[in-house]
Amino acid sequence: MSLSNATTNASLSLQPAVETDAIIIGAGPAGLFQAFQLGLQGIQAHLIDALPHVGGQCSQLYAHKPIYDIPGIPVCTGLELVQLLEKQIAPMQVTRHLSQQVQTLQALDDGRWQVGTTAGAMFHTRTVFIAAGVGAFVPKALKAPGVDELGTGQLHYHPQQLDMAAGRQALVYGGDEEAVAAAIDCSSSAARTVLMHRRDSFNAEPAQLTRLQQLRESGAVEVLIGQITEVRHGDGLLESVQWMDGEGNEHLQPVEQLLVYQGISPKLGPLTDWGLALERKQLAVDPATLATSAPGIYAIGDIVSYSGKKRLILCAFHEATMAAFAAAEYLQGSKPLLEYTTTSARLHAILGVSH
Ligand SMILES: Cc1cc2nc3c(=O)[nH]c(=O)nc-3n(C[C@H](O)[C@H](O)[C@H](O)COP(=O)(O)OP(=O)(O)OC[C@H]3O[C@@H](n4cnc5c(N)ncnc54)[C@H](O)[C@@H]3O)c2cc1C
Repeated sequence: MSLSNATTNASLSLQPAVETDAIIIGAGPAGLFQAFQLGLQGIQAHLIDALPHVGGQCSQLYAHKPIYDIPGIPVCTGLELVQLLEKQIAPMQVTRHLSQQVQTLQALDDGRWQVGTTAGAMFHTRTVFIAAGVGAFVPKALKAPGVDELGTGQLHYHPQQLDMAAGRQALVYGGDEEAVAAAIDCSSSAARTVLMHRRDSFNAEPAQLTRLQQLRESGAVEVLIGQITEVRHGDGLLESVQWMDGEGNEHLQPVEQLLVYQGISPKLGPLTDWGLALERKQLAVDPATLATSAPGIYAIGDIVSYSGKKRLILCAFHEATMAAFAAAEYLQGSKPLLEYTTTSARLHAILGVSH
């Protein structure tokens, strides 16, 4: 599913509720390590993220930049840290639900929680772990008259697959690496590929820019410098876009598939409407348990506030550990034992370690 579906109303395609003990909202470093710590407690979790991939800020904002303050790892990039976390949680069999934003969180009569996503997925869970960071990473919407009236399947935000462009008139709107890559990809299958950007300057790797230049010269990609001012359709079917060039002149461009790459940025979204106690738009938690103001709901990572909180990955790892112990006690009704991964046969069985 592409990010374009992330804005779909949850009520459109409701599926039967998934019954589970734990839901983790957010698959950044905090959410990933939460899955690991819950796994050690014998609690299987479902992991939900608005992005089509895991890693949160590490993969979205600084994938190739170095981090120097993860204990035991002198240096690694954001992406490398995410890959290591993925490897670590592999034995936990976490079910992922990506490209969908958690929209609703409601109490059920039996003490459980109902979690609903923008993709129509519904969960009934005994505990919820909010690891929402600085908010859900969602694409910046195209703001132009006519956009809201378009039927589905014609406007796509940061799509991962470009099959919809095959044999069609495709317009890629944006100037970053993803937009350039999409235009290059579309040129081999679309009936016509247009790349539109505000300036004649694109932000991509040199090899990609060279390829784009070749495709421009051969006519396989037509580059237009300007901005979309209106989306035109007939009965919801995309027909063309009206666009304005640098001199303020308006033009019409026939389009069947519109691929928008205006960037992805974090938005707190519905989280602040869930009735949980907040402190300056952060979730207030007890630092000993990471419990929020609602029973069975814990919060960790950048989204939380408590005295002395530091927005660092290693602090999020500690919080995930504390929350997992607290949740195990909440679910089992007794304090879990503290066991070492070095020596515990029970933990070795969970981790798939053979003796
Ligand atoms: C440039 C930069 C460099 C940094 N360098 C360091 C460093 O060197 N060391 C360090 O310790 N920290 C560093 N940080 C901070 C670190 O990245 C954060 O502390 C960390 O990412 C927080 O992890 P998190 O999992 O809490 O949140 P995030 O990484 O923000 O992940 C939250 C995830 O939740 C998802 N989400 C939110 N709401 C919803 C919803 N309603 N439904 C579905 N999904 C949702 C988001 O899409 C996101 O993927 C850096 C940050 C930046 C920006």
